[in-house]
Amino acid sequence: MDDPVLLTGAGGRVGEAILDGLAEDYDWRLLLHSPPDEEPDHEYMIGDVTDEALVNAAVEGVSAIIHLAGDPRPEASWDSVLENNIDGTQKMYEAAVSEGVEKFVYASSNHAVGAFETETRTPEMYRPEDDFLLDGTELPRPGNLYGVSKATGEVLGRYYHDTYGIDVCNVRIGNLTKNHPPIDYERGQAMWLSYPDCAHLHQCALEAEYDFEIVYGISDNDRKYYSIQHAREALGYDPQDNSAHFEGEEKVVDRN
Ligand SMILES: NC(=O)C1=CN([C@@H]2O[C@H](COP(=O)(O)OP(=O)(O)OC[C@H]3O[C@@H](n4cnc5c(N)ncnc54)[C@H](O)[C@@H]3O)[C@@H](O)[C@H]2O)C=CC1
Ligand SMILES: O=C1O[C@H](COP(=O)(O)O)[C@@H](O)[C@H](O)[C@H]1O
Repeated sequence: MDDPVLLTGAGGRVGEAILDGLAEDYDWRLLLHSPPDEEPDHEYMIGDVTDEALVNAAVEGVSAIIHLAGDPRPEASWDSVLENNIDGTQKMYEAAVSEGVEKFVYASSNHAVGAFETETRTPEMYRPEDDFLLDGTELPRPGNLYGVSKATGEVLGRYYHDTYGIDVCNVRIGNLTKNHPPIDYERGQAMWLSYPDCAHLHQCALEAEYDFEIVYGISDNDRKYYSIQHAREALGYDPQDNSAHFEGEEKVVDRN
């Protein structure tokens, strides 16, 4: 990819994971919400994704966008997700198609399907021996308004793909935690996404050829209720981490 790749929400945790792994692989343009403490190693702009003029300038000349910016809190208010997540994502898509950007990778979430975790299914579905598996073909089933906003972002992608042809990959990210899986949290261990696997998955989403996809973004955990088969087939995702290989913070099993 010769032209710059725009990374919105670049100052956050997912942005950190992507830049940790892929800093040298792309000509990055970062969109930050507020001035950084340290000067970034990449070109950057500062502003809000709901600011049309800023967003139009940010997409100029880019070949792809990884759109992370938004309110990531499951307990976020409707006002916040309406503005930051829904309006912000629509403005990004509008700018992207006006500029002729080829690819849009969208940070969706496990919370878009959180209500599948019913009382009768949990906690068994978080365990390796349980065979309940979502594969990305199911309809969204959010368990909170944040999840509603993430599902809406996926639908915006469907509309902009069908109407304007932009390639869209929605990544339903699980629980991104640095260095080791969440501790004493079965659900988090089932949907753990390690930093290296997060970077690799986003590289796959930038490089693969597709039209419109919904994939789950988790590591290759023994515990899982999200299938990563489609991410493997559609994107070539080949995760290297597994929450079962850790005891607390310590890695006790080497994959190879
Ligand atoms: N961290 C995780 O485990 C997961 C994250 N996600 C999604 O990934 C994306 C990134 O999440 P994190 O990095 O964890 O969150 P974060 O809060 O660490 O980073 C988000 C960044 O977006 C910026 N931002 C928020 N509203 C903005 C706006 N209106 N305009 C410009 N920038 C804005 C924030 O200032 C922050 O730097 C979010 O969209 C979130 O919904 C989805 C599933 C799991
Ligand atoms: O979408 C998100 O999901 C992760 C994992 O959810 P949680 O309910 O297990 O915390 C969350 O940590 C992250 O903030 C959120 O954006």
